[in-house]
Amino acid sequence: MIKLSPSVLAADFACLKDEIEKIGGADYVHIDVMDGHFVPNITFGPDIVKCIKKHTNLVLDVHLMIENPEKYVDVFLKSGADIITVHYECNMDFEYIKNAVKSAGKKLGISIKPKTDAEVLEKFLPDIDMALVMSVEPGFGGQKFMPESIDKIKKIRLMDKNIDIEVDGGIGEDNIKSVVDAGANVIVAGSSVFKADDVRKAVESLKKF
Ligand SMILES: O=C(CO)[C@@H](O)[C@H](O)COP(=O)(O)O
Repeated sequence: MIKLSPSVLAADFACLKDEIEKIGGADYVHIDVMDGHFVPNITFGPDIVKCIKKHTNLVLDVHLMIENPEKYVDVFLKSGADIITVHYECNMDFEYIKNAVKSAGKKLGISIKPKTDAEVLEKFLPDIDMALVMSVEPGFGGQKFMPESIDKIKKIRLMDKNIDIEVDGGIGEDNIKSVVDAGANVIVAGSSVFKADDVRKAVESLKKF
């Protein structure tokens, strides 16, 4: 069974509570935190995560696309993050982050950008719950899926049979099967959910894969 994690980056921020309610049939809420340094865009801070937490029982899947995530991991955990994912490519104190997330009883992920090899994850596998494969350059929603991500997912699945593998960027009805067949089990979908005419139906049909 896959877990569907709609990305609120594609939602209407002026009606976030209603948008979150519409994705009640999903499993996670994917929250892209961007700092304008690690990626060229700025999005949500911990206060918004706290507000989202008040309005949903879905798992909060917080993707930190920021430099030095050790400075912010505690505040995002306090705000209600259930999964914290940091980027392999950023400057970070991984030991600090690992201890903070584990002692809060939450899940830890590491993400790799499209140009980063899957092999870099190998040494982290014993310490993480999830590997996140970016299938677009991080920063903006609505980009085209990069098919080379499929091989990367397959490589990670060969390295670890049990780890959660999340894939993020350009996923919709036309390509979800290819990433699931490759071994991904957590699917991020932004535009294909929130820009659909019927958001509830879009969640329902992506969940069927
Ligand atoms: O992190 C990102 C983009 O940086 C993603 O989470 C996107 O928000 C996914 O959106 P779509 O590509 O599905 O529109």
